[in-house]
Amino acid sequence: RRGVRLALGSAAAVVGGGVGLGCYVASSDWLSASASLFSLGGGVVRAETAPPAELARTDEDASAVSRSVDDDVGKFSWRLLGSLLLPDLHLLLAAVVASVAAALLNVQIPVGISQVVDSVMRLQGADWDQLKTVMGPALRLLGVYAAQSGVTFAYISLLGCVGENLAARLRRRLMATLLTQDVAFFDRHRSAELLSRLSGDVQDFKSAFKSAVSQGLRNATQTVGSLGYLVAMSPRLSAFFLLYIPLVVAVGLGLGSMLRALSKRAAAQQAAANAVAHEALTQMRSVKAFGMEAEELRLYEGQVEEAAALARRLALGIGLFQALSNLAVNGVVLTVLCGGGVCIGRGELTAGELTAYLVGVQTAMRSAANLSPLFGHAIKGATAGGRVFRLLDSRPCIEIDRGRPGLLTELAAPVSAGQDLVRLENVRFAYPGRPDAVVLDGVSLTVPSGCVVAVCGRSGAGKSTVTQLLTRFYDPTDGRVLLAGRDLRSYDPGWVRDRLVGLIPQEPALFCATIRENIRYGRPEATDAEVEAAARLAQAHKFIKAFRAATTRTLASGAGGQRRSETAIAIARALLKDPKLLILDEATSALDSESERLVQAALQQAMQGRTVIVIAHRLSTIESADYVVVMGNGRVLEASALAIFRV
Ligand SMILES: Nc1ncnc2c1ncn2[C@@H]1O[C@H](COP(=O)(O)OP(=O)(O)OP(=O)(O)O)[C@@H](O)[C@H]1O
Repeated sequence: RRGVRLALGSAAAVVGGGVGLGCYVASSDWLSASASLFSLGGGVVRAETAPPAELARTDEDASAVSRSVDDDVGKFSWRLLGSLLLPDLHLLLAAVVASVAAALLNVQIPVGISQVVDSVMRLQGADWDQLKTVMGPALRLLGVYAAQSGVTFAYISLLGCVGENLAARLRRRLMATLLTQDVAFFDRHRSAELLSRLSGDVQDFKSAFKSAVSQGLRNATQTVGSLGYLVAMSPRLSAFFLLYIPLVVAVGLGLGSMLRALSKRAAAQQAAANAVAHEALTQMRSVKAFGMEAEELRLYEGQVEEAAALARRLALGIGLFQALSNLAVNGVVLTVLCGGGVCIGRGELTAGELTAYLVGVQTAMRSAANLSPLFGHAIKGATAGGRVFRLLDSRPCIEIDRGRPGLLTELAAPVSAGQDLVRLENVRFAYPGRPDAVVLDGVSLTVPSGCVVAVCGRSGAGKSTVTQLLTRFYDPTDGRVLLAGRDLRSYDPGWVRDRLVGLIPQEPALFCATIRENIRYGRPEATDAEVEAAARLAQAHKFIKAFRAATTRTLASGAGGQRRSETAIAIARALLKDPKLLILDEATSALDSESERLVQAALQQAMQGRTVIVIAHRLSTIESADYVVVMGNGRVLEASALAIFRV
């Protein structure tokens, strides 16, 4: 009978494990299921997943955060996840098989333990013949342990590789998507936010994926498998034990929901304290000017004390929860021991089977407990993944699609000196991020080929905006920008930026690379001779010689020298492209007068024989222009040949 019972127990463990596994896998909606579970539970997870600044302080905030979490979870796509996992499908399948095997082997351990204990109990002495009867079951159990260790190693390492590949693939795809977005996209999304998508969110998504596959599969299989084993071994004892569980769960749920509410209040209070500190630290000059240091400290102390009081209550609650959990677990063990003792007395169980039963109870409880944080991880991972997937869905309005048929990659017609290279016709424009603020209100101007056009006007007049339309960072809301008589939209934006326009901005952006590499940026195929020629034209060749292998951090000593060098490199970089249209956006405005004199000389040389738009703020720049355009309030106030302007 004992052998039959053990075989039954072992089979029930496997079947139960299969059922647990099936339920886990079949609940493909587990993400939204867990979302609803947690929204019922009081939203502590929502607070955890929201960035600290968004911690809910009011019910309205809480529902806004919760809406955004639901939106993000909604963006999660199994199809996209599948496509990311496809190259590692074989590794993933092997990891899943190993993980399930580890769980099934684990639920067989009580069977082995019962055999070892029973054979030990039957020992009559310590001679070799007697010990040999224990060796068989012990070696079998050792085999199970060894096999379980082997598959555990396999699934953890395989899944680690799959997870890392998944994260790397997701990061690559996200970065590729970000780099193809138009400039308006970066007006809407701050760089800190995008970096957090690339790093933190991908990390959270990877961790959730790994725990859902490894911990989820394994613990679901183990929980139901162990319960199957327990019921098969002793239905009566199991009924006793299973009746006890709802009571424990009810108490746990009640206490858990109280703790979640308390945790939410403590987090909100801590956020309020942080807000007070943030305000004081960022407005430090005002705090000091009005002598409010003591008052700010009093305010902060009040908020911190309230947060600490809530945190202390939370700590007490968590302690109580932990103590009650221990009591409940020990209560189960004691119940099983007492009930099991009765069963042994009646001859329904052996001592070995009772020991194994206790191991099975602990496995079932531990596995069930391990399943519960998975829902939190799943929500966090799905929210993070949803945020990343939402970005992956972004499509730029101005798309660089090199080689797309129909787009011009040369001037539509040859333009000889003095003819219009660029013309703005009644252009109206508002930035997509602020559609109500009209920045250009019917601007018309002409840039003849081979001429230098200076654009001047007050700050905010829209001068830089004109250059942003010429580089096709944005398209006009109304009106047209014409290049060689054809709408700029009929040209390939990649060609416009690579070959047509060379932009020298006010704040040159240098990358952490050598000076050569910085000049070559935008035309990586340029030869050393071409780089040096461009550098010489921009009068930056002196720096090149001195810092042939240096990084940008060691350009020159002194702020003035550094700025001068950076501007010279930006000029060389723009010239290397040999652009048809050179745009100088207040390129010298941040320089001191000595540096400006040096750079201006370089610019004069660079501008020779080119079509140039120069946004000017100094008379010296305007003097060398052929035409001057004066802008104000998004309009062209005056446009004239310099000769007329001078009169
Ligand atoms: N990315 C943007 N999103 C929204 N508004 C913007 C953006 N860039 C500029 N603006 C606004 O557009 C208006 C015109 O800015 P623009 O930079 O073209 O002026 P500007 O004449 O070049 O001024 P400055 O000489 O100070 O650079 C300003 O009110 C500015 O605040």
